[in-house]
Amino acid sequence: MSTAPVHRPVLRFAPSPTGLLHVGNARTALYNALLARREGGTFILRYDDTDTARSTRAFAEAIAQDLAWLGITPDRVERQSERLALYDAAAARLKALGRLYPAYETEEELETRRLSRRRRGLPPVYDRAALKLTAEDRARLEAEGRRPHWRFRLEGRPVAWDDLVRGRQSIDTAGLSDPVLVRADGSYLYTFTSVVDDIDMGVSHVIRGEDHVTNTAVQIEIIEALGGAVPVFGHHNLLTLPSGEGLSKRLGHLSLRALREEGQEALAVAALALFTGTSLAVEPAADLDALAARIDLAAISRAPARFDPADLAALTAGTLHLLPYPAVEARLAALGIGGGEAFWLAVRGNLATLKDAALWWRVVEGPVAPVIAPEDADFLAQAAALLPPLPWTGEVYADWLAALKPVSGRKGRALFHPLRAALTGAESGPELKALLPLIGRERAHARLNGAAA
Ligand SMILES: Nc1ncnc2c1ncn2[C@@H]1O[C@H](COP(=O)(O)OP(=O)(O)OP(=O)(O)O)[C@@H](O)[C@H]1O
Repeated sequence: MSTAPVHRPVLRFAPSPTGLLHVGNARTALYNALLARREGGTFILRYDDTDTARSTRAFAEAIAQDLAWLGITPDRVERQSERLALYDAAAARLKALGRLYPAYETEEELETRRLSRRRRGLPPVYDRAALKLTAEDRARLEAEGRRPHWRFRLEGRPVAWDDLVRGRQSIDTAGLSDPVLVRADGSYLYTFTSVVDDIDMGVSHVIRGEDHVTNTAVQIEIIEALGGAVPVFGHHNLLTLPSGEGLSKRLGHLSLRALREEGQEALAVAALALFTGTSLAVEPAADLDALAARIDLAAISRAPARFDPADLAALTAGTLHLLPYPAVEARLAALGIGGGEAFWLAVRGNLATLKDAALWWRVVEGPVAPVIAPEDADFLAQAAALLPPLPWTGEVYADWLAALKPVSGRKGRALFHPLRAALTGAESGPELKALLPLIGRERAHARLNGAAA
């Protein structure tokens, strides 16, 4: 990270548990988790679950599972719903400083005022009428049964920061409404809780979507009012559907869950989520460290980027072709596929999804119905007779061909294709050199002689 030296950066991902994570959320999670990993820092998963009406435990669990699928294991997990005392204390501090003030307008009153300001050519920002209320005014309103919500009094000044993605940013908070930090029912808004937590948890870098840029100016003012250290910010572009439409957790767009169920590889989804909309090539990688090594926040473009699931198929295949056996061992076992490393190395280059390995495992294990053209039957019987004797060690396939070529007089396709069709029952597939030892002498012998085995 191109910032002032921070020895052990602290980063976080703060989703609301209100739906399944989509690839845009994954982009944010991955940038934070992988930068923490690369820089020897800490990665916090913090559920933004103060909105109790929409947040659920089940979605929180699904988020943890989907992150785990991507290979992300947080160093620390926190729930904002369990940290209310901290927010109460911070709100009390802001009130004591005169930076948090009660306001009593209803949503309808605010809307009427916004409309009237617009008609007069004024920006539709909050007019701070509540700041002029006297103690008697407030007592009268409360006697009417009104409960205040609480607004943060912005200083109304240019707030600038060096954004890791967007460069120098400056937003004049004079053009913004004083944000509501506490609702009338006493619940807190994300703008506030995330700042209080970032200070408390020592978050050093906040990487998030550019939907938060304006928020950042407001949040810097709040952090400064609370006497906290302002973290380094980076706002990446947002991912959209191929149509250009924005993604929503609540609407279930491009969820990690659905991509996983389709058989896409997590590392392929991660590569696409990280590098779509950057000047870097979207390439498959064999592990998260390889992806982390390539991250460059300055290479992220400013415009929203379309995430095209059609690109995933090639990336998933490309990823499988790179994966070493230990990375898939448990998944192959769960699919009932044996054959060990030799099998994996033989077939990985022919897979579109991992499940396809089962097809090749069936070819190895049998029974396979050999495909034999009548004109090849004698040649194949000859090939069966020339199969090297057991034990099969060393270059079985090369030895076999060396014996078969001169006696059959065949070469090229006329030699290889009938062998493949008889041994595998298929027109194409992994190299016979690698498959033959896995098929074994007994099955190979039977298949070359036309028997299903
Ligand atoms: N389309 C997107 N592309 C990239 N990042 C995104 C996208 N949408 C949200 N994010 C980022 O994901 C993180 C978590 O955000 P949040 O939980 O609010 O998700 P959301 O998808 O915006 O939510 P919802 O659809 O529930 O309003 C934020 O840092 C946000 O910037």
